[in-house]
Amino acid sequence: MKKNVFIIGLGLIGGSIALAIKKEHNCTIYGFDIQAEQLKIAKSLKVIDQISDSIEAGVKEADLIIIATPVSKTEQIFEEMSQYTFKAGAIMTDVGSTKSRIVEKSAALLGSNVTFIGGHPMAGSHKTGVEAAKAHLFENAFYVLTPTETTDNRAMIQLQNWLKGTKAKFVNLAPGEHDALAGAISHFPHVIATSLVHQVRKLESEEPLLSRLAAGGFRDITRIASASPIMWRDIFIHNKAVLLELISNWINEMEDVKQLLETEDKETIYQYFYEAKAFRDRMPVREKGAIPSFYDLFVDVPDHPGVISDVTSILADHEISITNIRILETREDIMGVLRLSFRSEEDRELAKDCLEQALYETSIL
Ligand SMILES: NC(=O)C1=CN([C@@H]2O[C@H](COP(=O)(O)OP(=O)(O)OC[C@H]3O[C@@H](n4cnc5c(N)ncnc54)[C@H](O)[C@@H]3O)[C@@H](O)[C@H]2O)C=CC1
Ligand SMILES: O=C(O)C(=O)Cc1ccc(O)cc1
Repeated sequence: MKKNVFIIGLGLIGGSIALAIKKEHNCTIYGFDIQAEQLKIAKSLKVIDQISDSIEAGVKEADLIIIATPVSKTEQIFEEMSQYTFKAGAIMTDVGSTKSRIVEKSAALLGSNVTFIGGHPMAGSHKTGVEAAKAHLFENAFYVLTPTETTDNRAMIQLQNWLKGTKAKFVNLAPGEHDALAGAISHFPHVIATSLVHQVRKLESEEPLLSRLAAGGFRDITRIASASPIMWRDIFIHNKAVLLELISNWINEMEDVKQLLETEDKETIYQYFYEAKAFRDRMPVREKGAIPSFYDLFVDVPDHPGVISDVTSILADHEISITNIRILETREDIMGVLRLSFRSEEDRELAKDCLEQALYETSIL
């Protein structure tokens, strides 16, 4: 019999999971969102098959329930659900960026005949809403699951089978372990990106040119600060203990950097930058982390009219799609660099081959 999936919260992540499930399973996907508009768009884009009028109505016949709302809302939804009846054998998961409080609050479901397994697909974007949803968003990314000692192994297998269309790599972690890791590599960098934006915002009142000059590196390092403030407010509060410790460590680190600068000790300063570069250069680039590594290809191009359309038409001739294109430097009489981003490693390799055949010099950093 055709199975039913119920997704609560049809934004970027709920929508992307729905599309990934559709690719692999012949099921009916129901959706619920507090924003009626998001639901209408989700239905018209065929991300979901049916709209549910309420959470209570949606969970009744669902074999799989996915909560894809901001994390504070997920906690409230558990409370609400403790009154509802579920289909026997139903599995429930969430996609929240934090896990300890969510897994703790899922205890509200004890006594209902539903198995909850916490989840976090560790990839995404600064975009929000179902319009930005993509079936391949989690391809090659880590997908953390947080089973407890009492989690039925069969439910774990079933859940991974439901989610196989994400093409993500599943990893099991304890909720606290997840929050410590995600805090360091995702949540804290988000706080830093946001604080850098605030620093420039404050300086801009005296230097109106500042934000126009803050292109390139500043824009790259602060891209994530354009993400949903609702979602990040919730993550910030949920991972309070981990973030407080990381902030203290960072303050100490900045004190050390300040000292380093005051001494003007060239060798130690060199080592500071060198060791960071060496560590970062060794980090895996082929895997999608919480901060995505795009499949970028750098192409040296002479700075003359028509060169961009030449590169893009070579790719079009070979039916290779690019997800982004950016000119990194162009000054008169020097070579410029085009940064092309692709959806997959395979597309990037194909692009590299055909551009090199057309005598362009390319590199992958
Ligand atoms: N954006 C990202 O890159 C990633 C986000 N996550 C997590 O995924 C979850 C969803 O985030 P996004 O999809 O990015 O946000 P989004 O803003 O695109 O979508 C969230 C949706 O939840 C709906 N919603 C809010 N409260 C609701 C409620 N009580 N009942 C039903 N629907 C409700 C909103 O109307 C919205 O459509 C968050 O918990 C976030 O921490 C996880 C991985 C990556
Ligand atoms: O946009 C980016 O680079 C992100 O880092 C997206 C993201 C946001 C929250 C997560 O829990 C996981 C990934």
